[in-house]
Order: sequence, then C-alpha cells, then structure tokens
Amino acid sequence: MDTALETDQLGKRYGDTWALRDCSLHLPAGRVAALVGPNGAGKSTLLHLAVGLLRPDAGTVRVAGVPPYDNTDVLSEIGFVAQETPLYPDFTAEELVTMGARLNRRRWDGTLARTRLAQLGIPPDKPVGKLSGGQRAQVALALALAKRPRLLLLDEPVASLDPLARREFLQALMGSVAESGTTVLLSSHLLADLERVCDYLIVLHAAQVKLVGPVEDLVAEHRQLVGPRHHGEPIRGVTEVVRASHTDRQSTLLVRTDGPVDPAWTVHEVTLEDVILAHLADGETQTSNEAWGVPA
Ligand SMILES: Nc1ncnc2c1ncn2[C@@H]1O[C@H](COP(=O)(O)OP(=O)(O)OP(=O)(O)O)[C@@H](O)[C@H]1O
Repeated sequence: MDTALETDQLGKRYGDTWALRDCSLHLPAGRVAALVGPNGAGKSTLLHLAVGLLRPDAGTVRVAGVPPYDNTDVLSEIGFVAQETPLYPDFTAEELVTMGARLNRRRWDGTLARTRLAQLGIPPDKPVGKLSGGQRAQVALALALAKRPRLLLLDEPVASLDPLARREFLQALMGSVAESGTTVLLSSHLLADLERVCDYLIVLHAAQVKLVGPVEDLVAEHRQLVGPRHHGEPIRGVTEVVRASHTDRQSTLLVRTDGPVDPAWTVHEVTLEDVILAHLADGETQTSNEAWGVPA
C-alpha cells in the first residue's frame, strides 16, 4: 500500500522544549486521518513539518517518499489550510483563484475552485476579508483542492465555524476527496466531527505519538469492562488496561483486547471518542470531556 506521509523518529525543538519528539508513524495513501491531541501537543508542528514550513531537528519526514523541506517538486503535491485560514483579506475569491494559477503552473484546476465557490454561493468579487468565517474557510478549502494535491493538510479548519457551516465544510471536503482520492490529515478538537469523517487516527500527547492506526481497528480492539474491584491482576483477553476508575466494590476499565474477555466482566463496545479520551487520560485520572467539546 502507498504511504502518503511517513515520519521516523521525527523531532522539532524550540530552545530546550521539544514540540514534537520521537514521532514515528505512517499514513497510508487515500485515508482521511484525524490528528488529535490537547493544546500544545504538537499537532501544528507535525503539519508544518509535513508541508515543509519547518525543518526537522531530529529524524525524518517524507511526503510521497520525499522530504518536503526545500523540495519544491513535492510541495506542489501538498495542499495546506493553516489555522485561522489566512488569506489576503483585500483580494477577492476570483483574484485568489487567478493568483493560484500563477503560483501553481504545473497543476491548477481553477474551474474546480470557481465551480465550488459558485455552488456555495460565495461572491467572487467581494474581498475575502469581508466574507464570513465559514465562507473564508470554504475559499481556503477550494484553493487547496484546486492544487489537486496528493496530500491535503488541514489545521483546525472548522474551529471557528458554527455547527451548520462545519457540517457543510466537512461534507464538501468528503465529497471532493472521495472523487480525487486525495489523502487528508485533519487536526481538530471536535471529536464527534472527526468520528463521522475520518477512517484513520493519529493521537499526539505531550509532543509524542500516543496512538495511531485505522479507526475501525482501534475501535474494534478496545472495550469497556465493568466488574468487581480490580487490583491490577491479569484479565483473560486483555492486553492493556488503558484507563481505570473504581468504586469500593466495582471497577470500570477501558482496555485493549486480543480475544474473548473473562466472562466475570460485563463487556461494552466503545466509540472512537471513548478510545481517544482514555488514551489521553492519565491512567486512573478522569479526563474532562468538556475540554474536548464533548458533553460530559
Ligand atoms: N514558534 C514557536 N516558538 C516556541 N515554541 C513553540 C512555537 N510553536 C510552537 N511552540 C511550542 O511547541 C509545542 C507544540 O505546539 P503546537 O502548536 O504544535 O501544538 P498544537 O497541538 O497544534 O496546539 P493547539 O491545539 O493549541 O493548536 C507547544 O508547547 C508550543 O508552545
């Protein structure tokens, strides 16, 4: 299977602080991947390394097999929508599409961008600084897709959008990538959105990779167990206790399984949110769901 993005022991440091460290992962081509982690986990740093805006301090990053930093050939294959979707505010959408054609001479689908913007009712002749946040995000996405990138990187593209605009943005994204086969890596704190659109997951925590893999496999191999108070003894069918909470007589465990679980435990299926929150929680400590935009 082709790999769209691959990192090996990748690290980036600011002074004495590692923003990303020992990051080894691969993202197969054609996936729509969620990049998740608390504030400051290193998500933007990873995206900036992948798009060649930052040079690694350790290890390697490759896009389609090529290190992106200083490599203009591979840059033409990458679309990037940065946080807050910065666009020149005085330019109209039409002017930005024309400018895109000048900057991307080898591969630029201006018709695609214009058609998308017309379908969304975005005025082509209004300065983008005067559009709504949702409209600006759609312009940024249309410009990124017009590059016909092999890899599309989106850094919290829906953070400032209302729920309807968010849904429209993600639907537009899914429609386009389904047609083009583009690989997507999308960072967001909105776990419920990600569960709907992503089929691959990368979780970062404190500059390191916590979890990576296909969503289907990760959800299938985790379970919640409820049973008598657990004191750390091995449980049949369980390879890892990711998170545990206890009362005097009962324990609730989120675990990784590799087969049928000891019938002394009641076994429940879990959602992607459950898996992510468990891996980001610290052992026996509760994670606040509210911090993730998820009702507690
Ligand atoms: N230009 C910089 N100079 C110094 N430190 C930086 C710089 N950019 C990022 N950092 C630090 O690197 C770490 C990772 O930051 P990064 O922006 O990658 O996190 P993030 O996961 O994208 O966070 P958020 O969810 O808040 O956007 C943080 O500790 C941050 O303070």
